[in-house]
Amino acid sequence: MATPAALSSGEPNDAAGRTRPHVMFVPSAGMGHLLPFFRFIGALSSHDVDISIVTVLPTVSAAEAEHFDGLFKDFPTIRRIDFHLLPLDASAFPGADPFVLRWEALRRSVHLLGPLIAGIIPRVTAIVTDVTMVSHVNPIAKEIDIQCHVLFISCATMMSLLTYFPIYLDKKEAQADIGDVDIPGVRRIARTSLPQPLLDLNKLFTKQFIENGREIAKTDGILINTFDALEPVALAALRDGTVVPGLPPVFAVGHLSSLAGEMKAEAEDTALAWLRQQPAHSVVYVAFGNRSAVSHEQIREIAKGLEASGCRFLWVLKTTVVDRDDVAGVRDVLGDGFLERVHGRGMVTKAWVNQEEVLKHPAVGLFLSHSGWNSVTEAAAAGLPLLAWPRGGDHRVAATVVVSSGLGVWMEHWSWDGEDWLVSGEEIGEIVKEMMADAAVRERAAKVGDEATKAVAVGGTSHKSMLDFVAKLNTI
Ligand SMILES: O=c1ccn([C@@H]2O[C@H](COP(=O)(O)OP(=O)(O)O[C@H]3O[C@H](CO)[C@@H](O)[C@H](O)[C@H]3O)[C@@H](O)[C@H]2O)c(=O)[nH]1
Repeated sequence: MATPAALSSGEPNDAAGRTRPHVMFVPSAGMGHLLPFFRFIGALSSHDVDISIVTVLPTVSAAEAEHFDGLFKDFPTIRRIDFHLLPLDASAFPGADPFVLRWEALRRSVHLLGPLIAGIIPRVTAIVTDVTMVSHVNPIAKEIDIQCHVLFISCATMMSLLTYFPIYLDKKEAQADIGDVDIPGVRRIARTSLPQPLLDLNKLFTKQFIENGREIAKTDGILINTFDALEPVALAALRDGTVVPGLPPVFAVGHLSSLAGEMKAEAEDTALAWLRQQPAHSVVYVAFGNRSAVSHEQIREIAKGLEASGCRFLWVLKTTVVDRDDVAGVRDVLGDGFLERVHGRGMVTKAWVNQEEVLKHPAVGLFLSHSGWNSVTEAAAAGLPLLAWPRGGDHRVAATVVVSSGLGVWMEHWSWDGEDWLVSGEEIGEIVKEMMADAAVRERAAKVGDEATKAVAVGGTSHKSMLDFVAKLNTI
């Protein structure tokens, strides 16, 4: 645990003798969680605040932590501090998966976070934590009497589920199974659209989800990577107490744009150079995020569908060539001759591409996506139609937003049940072709794009939310 002396002074930190807010960020692991933190920290750094980032190692891997260092090295007011988890005797938890072990290690180590914060107080005036750690971090913040906010990396609709779920459980008969969840003022989330672990109340994930859901009400603010025009209903219901009475202020600050050099885009040049040669609105972009599993069989059906659609395509296959231990190359998975047959009109890559740039490129006409929330907000910002194919987690909840906002289409019967579900290439090809030719779909998505641009512009809803958040930070 490192506590830079420069942060321990407690002296007023501007010439007028006023104490500027000093925000400590506690992000969680995985690029899906880290990217919105990078982006929010980048956006906040243009305001008059000091920033520290506590990376909880090894919850955040050393490689991921290095990204923070690289990204923010030129920002004098941003520092990163490592917080190491206490070692855990894994043999005491036979059969526990890495998630359970990490969670247990965090639970046991979190009391060390107190002295770490105490070491840099009174400079730290607020904490912004990932939602997965809020039940640990908020009580510490309350103990030492500083603000604690949650930066939520999924959608407002998911936040309404998270905060309402404990109430849903209190209301339902003890023995009854988890059913559809009717979130007051927002929408009914079908049982099949809930994050699957929630169906088992004995799962650690579920216990944690409930604990965090309850704790959020006790925090000082909820920051969400969304904007008012994308989720007007959920945001209004969260704010006016319809979902859960007495929630703290909700700041919709999205969409959060990426920072320069955020990730090394290995295929950027090739992918963007290839896109530049394609006609406007002719390319389907296919990507399922960082870690969504798609079987080899399904990958071959997607290939058939793309081929049958007759459309051009850019397919990021890197992270979807799972089974984790399978080292088969793209060519082996796709089957003989596919790459040759689509040569010139299709590009398949395993490398990291700059997705935000790809989505904004005029050659791209459709995004076939697992509807991870970052992908949805990036498509919204680009005004690009999205064909949602949820794989798990919060994806189906995000898909409801894709539909309600007009951003795109969700083929609900393609739902993933974690087993041998297979959507035929024929069906994929048909819907892709249909959406690519549909001017109304394109127009609706473009409208969402216009709203996204307005939201973050000076005077827009997200811009105002950011200013409100900074004002809240100043109420020290
Ligand atoms: O080659 C690549 C691959 C990914 N990305 C970026 O990586 C992010 C991927 O995020 P997302 O679309 O949200 O997918 P996941 O990585 O699956 O995200 C996790 O985090 C999301 C936000 O909470 C959740 O919605 C998902 O369920 C969860 O799996 C996006 O910003 C992409 O632009 C790239 O830029 N290039």
